[in-house]
Amino acid sequence: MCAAVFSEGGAAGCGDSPGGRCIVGNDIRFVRARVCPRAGSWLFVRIGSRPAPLPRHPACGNFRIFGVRNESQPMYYAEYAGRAPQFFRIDRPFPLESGGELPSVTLAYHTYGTLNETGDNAIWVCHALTANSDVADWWPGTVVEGGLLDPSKYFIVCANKLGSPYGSTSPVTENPATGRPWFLDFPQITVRDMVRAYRELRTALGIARIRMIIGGSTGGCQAMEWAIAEPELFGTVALTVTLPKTTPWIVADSEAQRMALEADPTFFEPRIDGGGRGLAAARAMSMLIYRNSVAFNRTQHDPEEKLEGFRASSYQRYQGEKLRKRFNAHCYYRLLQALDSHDVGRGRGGVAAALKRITARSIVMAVDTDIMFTEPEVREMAVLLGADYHTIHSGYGHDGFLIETPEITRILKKYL
Ligand SMILES: CC(=O)SCCNC(=O)CCNC(=O)[C@H](O)C(C)(C)COP(=O)(O)OP(=O)(O)OC[C@H]1O[C@@H](n2cnc3c(N)ncnc32)[C@H](O)[C@@H]1OP(=O)(O)O
Ligand SMILES: N[C@@H](CCO)C(=O)O
Repeated sequence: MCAAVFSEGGAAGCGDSPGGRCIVGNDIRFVRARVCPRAGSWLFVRIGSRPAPLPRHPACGNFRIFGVRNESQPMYYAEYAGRAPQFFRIDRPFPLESGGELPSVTLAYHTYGTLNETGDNAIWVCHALTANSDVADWWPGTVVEGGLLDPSKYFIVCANKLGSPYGSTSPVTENPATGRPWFLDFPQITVRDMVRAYRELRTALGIARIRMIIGGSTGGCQAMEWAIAEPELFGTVALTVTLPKTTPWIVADSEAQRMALEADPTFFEPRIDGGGRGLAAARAMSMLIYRNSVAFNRTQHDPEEKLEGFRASSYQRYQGEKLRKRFNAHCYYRLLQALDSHDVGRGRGGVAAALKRITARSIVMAVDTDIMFTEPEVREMAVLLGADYHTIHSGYGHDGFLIETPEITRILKKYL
């Protein structure tokens, strides 16, 4: 019987018993899966005691598993997804900027459309803090014919970042030295580490030139790092609500969230749901910086007089639970650290010198109500880059970069 094991996004077949095969780390193992009647598309999965392999179920590929438990614990969840990711493996030690190394690296990634013969019609999307590689899933309306990410014209790629629980190597994937998930033993990673892994995937996919790289928030940190590391690779760099160096304000927010994670005693336990309550609290805290007072006051107003049971309270708890159910506290911790250490100028003579290395045309967008990466700060970066600058008007604050899709599409399509 397996202990808690994490699937690197493998395919579990079968809506129900008798189950199917699942890729767990690099192994194919037998799993039983069933749809939870209370959770709609959520699948609850457990490692079975029956021997693998079983014939592949025709439904394989439709289910992406990102957590399983042994039978002595409540079963963990897996996520239904429209399309399973593909996997790219770097099968040798992968040195990290922090000084450690990973024995190997797997990247989960999605592609849409077809790479042309000259290998130069690619658009690469770098996702933000808690999203995944399935752009069509988290950025609805973009991956459509005639849309921003038109698969009939472009080869669109998005890779799940290192450290994230959506299939790439992370605290919830297997540490080959122990045969168990890394959890808190997972080494510290940086945005540069993420980008170095992407570079290898890009080469493996045969992409000669990236027509446009798009990144918002922490996705923008990755896009910027990559454009500095390989300036000749990109035609256009599109950066939304992001900065070349994480500000003390954002580090302070991350630290408060890490304190919430650490305040949950289960965070220090090597279990896939360790720190779940802390994660929910951290997300509620982060919602304050992802939105702003105007957004909360507009959407969570209580018209009636009351002493308790406020809408804003249930909203915060709901958002916390929503992330707890789909993410992992140990991954979240490491990803916050990666955001904090983001500084394109590190070892390059400072931010201005580093940004000067970008030769691609750059487009910078700020959201006017963003209190995380504020408009004046983003505008200052645009000046350093000599970028075309646009302000997105949105009542949603920082999260506006995920919500104001028609406006962002209108702006970026002009550059494609
Ligand atoms: C499987 C996956 O989820 S993949 C990853 C998806 N997420 C990502 O990619 C990360 C990036 N995306 C995000 O951060 C967000 O989805 C955003 C910013 C795009 C949109 O945020 P949302 O939370 O959907 O928007 P909003 O703030 O309006 O909240 C709406 C939700 O809160 C609920 N809600 C609103 N007010 C309240 C309240 N007072 N009490 C309780 N719940 C409330 C709504 O019912 C709705 O629930 P739902 O998400 O189950 O439909
Ligand atoms: N809502 C975004 C915020 C980070 O940019 C996310 O969860 O990824």
